[in-house]
Amino acid sequence: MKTSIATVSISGEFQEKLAAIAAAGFDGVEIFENDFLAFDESPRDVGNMIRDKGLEITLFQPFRDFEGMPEPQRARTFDRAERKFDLMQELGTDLMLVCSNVSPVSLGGIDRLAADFHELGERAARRGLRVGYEALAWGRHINDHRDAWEVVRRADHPDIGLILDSFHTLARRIDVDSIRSIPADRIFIVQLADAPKFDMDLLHWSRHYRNMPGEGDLPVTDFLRAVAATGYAGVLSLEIFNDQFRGGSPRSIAVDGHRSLIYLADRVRRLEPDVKIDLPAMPDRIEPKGIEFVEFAANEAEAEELAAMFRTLGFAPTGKHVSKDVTLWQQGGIHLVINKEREGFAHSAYILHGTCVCDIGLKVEDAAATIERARHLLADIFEQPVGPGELSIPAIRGLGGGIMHFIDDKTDLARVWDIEFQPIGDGEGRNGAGLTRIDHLAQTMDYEELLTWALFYTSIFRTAKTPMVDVVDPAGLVRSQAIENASGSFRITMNGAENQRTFAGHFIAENFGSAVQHIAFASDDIFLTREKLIACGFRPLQISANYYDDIEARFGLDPEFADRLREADILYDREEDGEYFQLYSPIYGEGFFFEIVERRGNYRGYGAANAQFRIAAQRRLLRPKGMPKK
Ligand SMILES: O=C(O)c1ccc(O)c(O)c1
Ligand SMILES: [Mg+2]
Repeated sequence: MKTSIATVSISGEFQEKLAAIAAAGFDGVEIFENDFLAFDESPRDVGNMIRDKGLEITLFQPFRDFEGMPEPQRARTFDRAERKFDLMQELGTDLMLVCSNVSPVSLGGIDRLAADFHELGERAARRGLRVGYEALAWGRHINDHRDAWEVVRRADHPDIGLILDSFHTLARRIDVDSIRSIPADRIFIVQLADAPKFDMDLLHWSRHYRNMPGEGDLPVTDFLRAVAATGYAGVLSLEIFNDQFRGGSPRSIAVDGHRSLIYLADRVRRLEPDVKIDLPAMPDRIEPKGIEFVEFAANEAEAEELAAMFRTLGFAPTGKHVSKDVTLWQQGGIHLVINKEREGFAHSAYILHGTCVCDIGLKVEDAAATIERARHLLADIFEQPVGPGELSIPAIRGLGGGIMHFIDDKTDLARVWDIEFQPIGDGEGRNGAGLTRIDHLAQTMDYEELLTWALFYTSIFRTAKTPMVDVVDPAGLVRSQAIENASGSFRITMNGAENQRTFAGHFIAENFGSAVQHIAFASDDIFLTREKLIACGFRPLQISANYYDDIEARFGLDPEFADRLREADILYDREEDGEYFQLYSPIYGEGFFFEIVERRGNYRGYGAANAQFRIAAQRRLLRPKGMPKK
């Protein structure tokens, strides 16, 4: 599989873009003309520079407003094309993209358009060049790949072919099966892009909101299935116009792009087994069974505070690491770990961020397969020396440079707690307050990182993302999206902060990076759990009394039940077939906290409607310590 990306897709100076594209492992690059024009080197030097980076120029684009012009414009467009052919020969690329004409003076008529392309084909042939025709979704006469194909067919020239772009086809909801009957050798290149579902003007949507396949809501997989069914085995090229990417990190966006193509091609080959896609074999997406452990890095004093907090949550210390200054805390099926080592990864994380979650352990079917899949999807594999008595547990880098370890039941990894830890305490209080498991982890990040991490989770693991919801913080919006498996045994919520004055943004700023901001534990009886927690010294986050008047009215709650919630500081939500209860801890440090939830019936959400009121209560706690009021 040959991969490519258009230079418009990422930020940076021309050379930075090329370096990022090469580093991310693409085979080629589409030169978007303006990126070249703004760069002050000769086309020959630019071509050599690109090849020196190991990249080929897969396409030169776009050539606009060519076909169907009346005279005298028609003669001018051919002259213009000859000039661009000169440039292409200097650059060293043989393929030009002509996008469908949007000019108000252009004349329609499929045979007129075909005749213009035939003549352009003759001119291109003289130079050993080729031209591909792409229907822009907003083209004046041609805005559908089926019509563009008819023009190409009638042009009847070996050097005139079709260019397909998933955005233009899918944005207009054109039936992708119409692609299946196009001969593969007439498709000169395939451009891929996704986009979030918005109801907006096509041109605006395309120029500002495209994103990587798998990052949006369009059925790009169906599109590529249809393309693959033709036998097309040429270049798959990303062409992503996105305002956020234009200001993002070139490296990270380029890696996201390459990851998205690998993920997409892997899915297509599983869905269309007859199709041959030249991509190394890899395990299918990995089913995450649940969150096995969460590890905190802390120094001596802060570890004490953390331990005190764990006790108020009903946890008991149950194990001491055989060779490291690491303690295991348990309750129900939950494992929390405090790492006070003065060297190694946890210590570096502590130096950088202060007390933080430095490591997440996921339970999977097969840890080795998980690493293999992650490696193919360009994740950074994490390795550090294995200490005496320790297992070598497979791991990768996750959000904010944190570590994600994988445990399975297939190997000795299943016994990690017995092998690496000596029991301490008498196990008394292990079921302290009735917390059973980790319901979800909430990771806070910059808004710009949301797409990156959603793609990371959904491409490696068999998970899906929920629609993004807005959470209102007094200082700005925070976007929230969950990643979860079908059974609900694995759930991560991602909160993207638009600025540093929000509660979430403050957490990122003060901890120097994106990380887990809260852990939600499940209880089967939140009222009973609360009583037990209070006995352990837990002090719930106090929720505004006004909130309870509203939910009583909104859900038609029995006033006594509403009073019970109010007295308990328990938040409430309801969906068609389920209910949700939430109790919050005070905040720790710069905004870390714990949550206790109870799901009744088939409640699938996260209480998004309550988030605003929880945040307001938390800000009241942070403010005395200097959080800005606005
Ligand atoms: O927005 C545009 O003009 C434009 C140009 C070239 C393309 O390949 C495309 O898909 C869109
Ligand atoms: Mg395009």
